[in-house]
Amino acid sequence: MAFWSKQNSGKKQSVCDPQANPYAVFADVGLAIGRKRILEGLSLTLSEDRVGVIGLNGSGKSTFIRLLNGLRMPDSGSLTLFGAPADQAAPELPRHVGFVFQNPDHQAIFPTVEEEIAFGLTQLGADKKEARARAGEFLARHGCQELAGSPVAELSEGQKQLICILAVLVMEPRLLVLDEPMTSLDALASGRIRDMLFSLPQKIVMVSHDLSHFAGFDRVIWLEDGGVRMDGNPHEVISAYKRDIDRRLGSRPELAVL
Ligand SMILES: Nc1ncnc2c1ncn2[C@@H]1O[C@H](COP(=O)(O)OP(=O)(O)OP(=O)(O)O)[C@@H](O)[C@H]1O
Repeated sequence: MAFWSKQNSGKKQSVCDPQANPYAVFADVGLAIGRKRILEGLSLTLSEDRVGVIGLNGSGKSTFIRLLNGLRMPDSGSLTLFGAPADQAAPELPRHVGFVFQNPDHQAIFPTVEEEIAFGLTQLGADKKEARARAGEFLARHGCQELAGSPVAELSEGQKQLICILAVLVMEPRLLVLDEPMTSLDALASGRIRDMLFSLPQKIVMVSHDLSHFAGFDRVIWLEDGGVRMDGNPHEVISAYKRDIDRRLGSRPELAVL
């Protein structure tokens, strides 16, 4: 769950235009953590409704998507989010960008489901009573009313992930960014979440190692060593990615049996 001060959503003139499309423009963006270069030379314009991000472990996917909600800032090049430079947009981004972490335990912080959902509404200015009531209605609208009073810690992984997504959606962000949201879910739970995501009006940028999750996506970006290896039509990018993995396994026969 993202935090920001109410003052940030208050009187100051907004710099972000939530309807801006493209919603993100990367121009030769680079980023180092400590002395290590993680991303280099990223030039991308994001405007599509459904954008997938793929790549091997450590290729920079999570770091890349953290640039979209201000959790990370570039240290070279320029990044424009919702029409504003990323550093200026940052205080407003929690309002426009919902971020769903791979591990729900890194996100959910309130004892009950209803409180978890209500928190976002209080951040948008609702008082606690109103927020609880609206959270209950929101859960009912998504068929989760029976979970309202449940302790988050006692939910299944699939239920936790669903609640984390709903906790972000209740704030009606323009863009939903998801970092491997279905990793620990069984096929049924992950299929349900995928279907739910697909029906949303939000723009979506999603990282996944399960390439079947990108069915129906508009665009897939393949990152390698912190740069773009390929970008475009999902079928073409995913096919090339699979061929690359086959080639790597072929050249390392001992891995082919894993
Ligand atoms: N906080 C950090 N401190 C130092 N290095 C980091 C940090 N976060 C990420 N890195 C490094 O940046 C590189 C890219 O990491 P990142 O998590 O973005 O990759 P990824 O593609 O999301 O990987 P995975 O598929 O394993 O989740 C890795 O080499 C990683 O070790």
